Amino acid sequence: MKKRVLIKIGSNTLTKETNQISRGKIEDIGRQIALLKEEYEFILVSSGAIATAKQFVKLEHNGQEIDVKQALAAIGQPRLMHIFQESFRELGLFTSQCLFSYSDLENEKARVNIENTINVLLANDVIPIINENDTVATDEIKFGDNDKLAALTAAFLKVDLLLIATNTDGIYTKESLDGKLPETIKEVASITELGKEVSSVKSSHGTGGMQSKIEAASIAKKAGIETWIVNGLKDNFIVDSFRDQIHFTKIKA
Ligand SMILES: Nc1ncnc2c1ncn2[C@@H]1O[C@H](COP(=O)(O)OP(=O)(O)O)[C@@H](O)[C@H]1O
Ligand SMILES: N[C@@H](CCC(=O)OP(=O)(O)O)C(=O)O
Repeated sequence: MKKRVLIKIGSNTLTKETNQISRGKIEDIGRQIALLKEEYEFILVSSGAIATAKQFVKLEHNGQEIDVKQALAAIGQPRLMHIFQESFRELGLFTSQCLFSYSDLENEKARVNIENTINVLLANDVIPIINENDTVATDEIKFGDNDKLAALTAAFLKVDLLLIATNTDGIYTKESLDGKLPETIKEVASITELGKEVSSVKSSHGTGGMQSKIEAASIAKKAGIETWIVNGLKDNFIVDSFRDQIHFTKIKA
């Protein structure tokens, strides 16, 4: 039986910290999935709808209004999916879009529908690409950069591993954070201890910072799932983390 892995990809990873969605990064992710697909079953939670829209349109706003972000997400999401679809197709991979919010997971009927849909997709080798449905929910664009959605979905779909791709080599020790040589915390068993290492800093496109990733890991841990926080900016980050060839943080189940 294949191991089920949920990968959360933030806007910073998808844009490689620029103002453009990086087709190269999407291809990098697709190439790795194609390489590993006989052994693993992948589910993606991808942000990046707002970042994609910003490439194409300028809406009247001061950059902070939630309704403008929702509109940007509505504009960017189909374009983002188009890029995934084109890049993955070339690698022989089929993609699909699943939009929901974590409050949908609290509704029994919606839960069953989400589970049924995703199970049929996976059984047919179609990769589910999940994002928050930002037209009807604003939870994640307000607070949590899809980290919570990814963790609750990971728990709900009983995945074997939650991999959160971000723009650092995992979680750094607080004392090394200001220096030139940040030091990755490699393995953690206690979430409480980890909370002390986090600063409130967030990156250019990010919304939740490292705190929301720790909260996500805590949700996963309660469900018996290990979380890895990996540098998605690096080429080959999925394969290299599986082979333990890069520094990243493992939060034990
Ligand atoms: N202890 C820490 N180790 C690493 N990064 C940290 C830490 N504390 C805060 N951060 C910040 O969290 C950021 C990652 O979160 P975020 O900006 O929301 O990215 P993403 O778009 O990947 O969700 C890092 O770029 C860093 O600035
Ligand atoms: N649903 C939104 C998520 C926005 C967001 O800030 O997420 P992230 O890039 O993970 O910090 C989008 O796709 O743009």
